[in-house]
Amino acid sequence: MTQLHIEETNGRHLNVAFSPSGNDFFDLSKHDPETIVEISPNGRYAKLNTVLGKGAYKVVYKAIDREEGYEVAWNCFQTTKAQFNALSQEISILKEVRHPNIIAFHDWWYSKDNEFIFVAELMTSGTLREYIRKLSLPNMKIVKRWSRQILKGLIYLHSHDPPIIHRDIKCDNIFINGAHGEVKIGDMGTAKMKLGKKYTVIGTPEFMAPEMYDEKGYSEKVDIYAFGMCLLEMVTGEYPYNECKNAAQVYKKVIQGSRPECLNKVQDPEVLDLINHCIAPENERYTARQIVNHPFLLVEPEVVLLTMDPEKVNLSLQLVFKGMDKLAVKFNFNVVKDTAEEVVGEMIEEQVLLEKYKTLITHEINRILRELNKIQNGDDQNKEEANSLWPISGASSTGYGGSRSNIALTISPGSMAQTQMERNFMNGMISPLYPGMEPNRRREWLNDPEDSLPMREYPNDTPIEEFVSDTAQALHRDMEKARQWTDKLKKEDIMTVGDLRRLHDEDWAGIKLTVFATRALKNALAESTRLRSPRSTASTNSNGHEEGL
Ligand SMILES: Nc1ncnc2c1ncn2[C@@H]1O[C@H](COP(=O)(O)OP(=O)(O)OP(=O)(O)O)[C@@H](O)[C@H]1O
Repeated sequence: MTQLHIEETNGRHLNVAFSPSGNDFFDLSKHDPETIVEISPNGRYAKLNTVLGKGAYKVVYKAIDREEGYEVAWNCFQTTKAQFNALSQEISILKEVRHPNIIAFHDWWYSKDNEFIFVAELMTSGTLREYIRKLSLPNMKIVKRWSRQILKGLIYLHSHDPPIIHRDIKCDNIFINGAHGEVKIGDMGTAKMKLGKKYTVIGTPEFMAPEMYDEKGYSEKVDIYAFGMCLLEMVTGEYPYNECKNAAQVYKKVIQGSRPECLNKVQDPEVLDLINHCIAPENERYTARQIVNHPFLLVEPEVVLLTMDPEKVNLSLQLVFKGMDKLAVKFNFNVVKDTAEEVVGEMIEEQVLLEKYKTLITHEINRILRELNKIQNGDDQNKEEANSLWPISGASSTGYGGSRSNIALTISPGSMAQTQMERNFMNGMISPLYPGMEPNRRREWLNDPEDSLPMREYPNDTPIEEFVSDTAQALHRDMEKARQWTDKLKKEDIMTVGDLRRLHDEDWAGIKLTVFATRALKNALAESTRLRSPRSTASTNSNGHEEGL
C-alpha cells in the first residue's frame, strides 16, 4: 500500500494510503493508533485518545486500568471545585454500589483543568436507546431479558439501606455489552440516598413521575415510573410524549395525568398491564420486586436431558428456566412407562409447574424423546424396535406407580448466592418447598427421602386431615390440594396418622396419589416418626416408617 502525507489548503495535515489497485484510499488520520494521553493522579488509570461518546455534560474516553489490565471509561465533567466538594459524599456512596447490572464506579478526582473526572466500567455497545433504534424494534424475548436485568439493578438499589434512588432512569442511561447481551444501569450521577422523602426536581421530563413535581416529596417509586416509560420505549420504539414540543408541554400532560400517546400502540395485553402498574399513582405503583414477578417477565422453561441408563430407558431430565441457571426441576422419566403428557400433568397438578407451560414442556419432553428416537434409529436401523422402545406422545402407558421416582427441585452449586429476586422468580413459577429454608436444604430433602421435613410429632390418633394439611402447607401447596390428598386417603379408610403408619409400600401404590404427593406424605411421616421419643421409634422399618404401631 502506498502512503502519502498531504497538506490541505486549509492547513490540515492528512495521512492517506492507496490500495494496490489505486482505486481506494484510506484516511489514516482517522485510524490513529490508540495512545495514552493522560495518567490518573494515582497512576492506575491511563486515558487513551479514543472518545467513546459525548453527552450534554460530559465527554467519555476509553482508558486502561493498568493494575487489572481492563479497559475502563474515563468520564470528564466540567464543574467548579465547590460543586465537586458538594458531590463528594454521594460519590463515595456510589463507589460502594456493586451489582452486575449497575455500571461499576471505580475512582474519581478533581483535575487541574476544573474537571470532575471519574472512572467507570466500560460498556462496549452504547446505550439501550441506540440499540432500540439499531434493531428497529427489539423482539419481546430481548425486551424481557433487558427488563429483568434493569429490574435486578433497581431491586439492588432500592433494597440498599437506606434505599438509593437513581432519579434518571431512561434508555439513554442504560448501557449494553453486546457480546453477552448484558444490560447495566449507568449515569449514577443523579442517584441519591433516600434519607426521608426527596424533594429536588431532577431528571428527564418524559420519564419523571408526577409526584416529583409536587412538594410532598417522592420515593424510590419514581424509578419504577421511569422504568415503565423505558419499557414503553422498548416495545414501541418511540420516545414517550413524542407528541409534545417541549418540556413544558410534557410537564403539563404528566401533572394532568395524561398518558403518552404511544401507549395506545402497545398491543400485548401483558406488557400494557405491566406498564400501567409502573406508571400508576405512587401508592398503587408496583415495587421492582413485584414487577419482576409479573407474568410478562416470567422466564420460559425448557427441558434438558441430563443422563440416561445404558438401555436408554430411564432418563434423568431437568426443567430449566432460561436466564435463571440456578433454578431447575429435576425429574426421572421412564420411556416405557411414562408419557410427556402424564409427567407434565402431574407437575401441574402438584403445582410444581404453571398450567401455562403445559404445551411448551410437553413439547420439550417429546422433542427429547424424538431426538433419542433418531439416535436409536440411526444406531441400529431398526425402526420398529426403536418405536417400541420410545413411546412418544400419546403412547399407551402401563402406569407409573412408583417407577418414576421423583420430581425434585434442585439448585445448582453456587445457589447460596441466589438473589432475593431470583427466589421471587422462583416463587412465581414453582412453589417454594420450605419458605425461609436455604435452597441447598431443599435439594437435600428432595433428593434424599430419609431427610426431614420441618414438622412436629404426630401421635397415631391425629386426624388424617390435620397431618395432610400441615404437610401441604409445609410444601406450600394450597388447601385445595390438601383436601384432594385427604379425600384419596379417606377413600382407602385411612382416617388417622396411625392408619397411615400401618401402610406398606404396596398399599401406598393403591391409594392413587401422585408420585410427588406420596413422596411428600411419606417424608412428612418419616420426619414425624423421627421426632417421636426414642422409645416409640424403636420399631421403624427401613424406610423410617413405623410398623404396626
Ligand atoms: N461506561 C461507559 N462505557 C462506554 N461508553 C460510555 C460510558 N458512559 C458513557 N458512554 C458514552 O458516552 C456518551 C455520553 O455519556 P452520557 O450520555 O452519560 O453523558 P451525559 O452528558 O451525562 O448525558 P446526557 O447528555 O444524556 O445528559 C454516551 O452516549 C455513551 O456513548
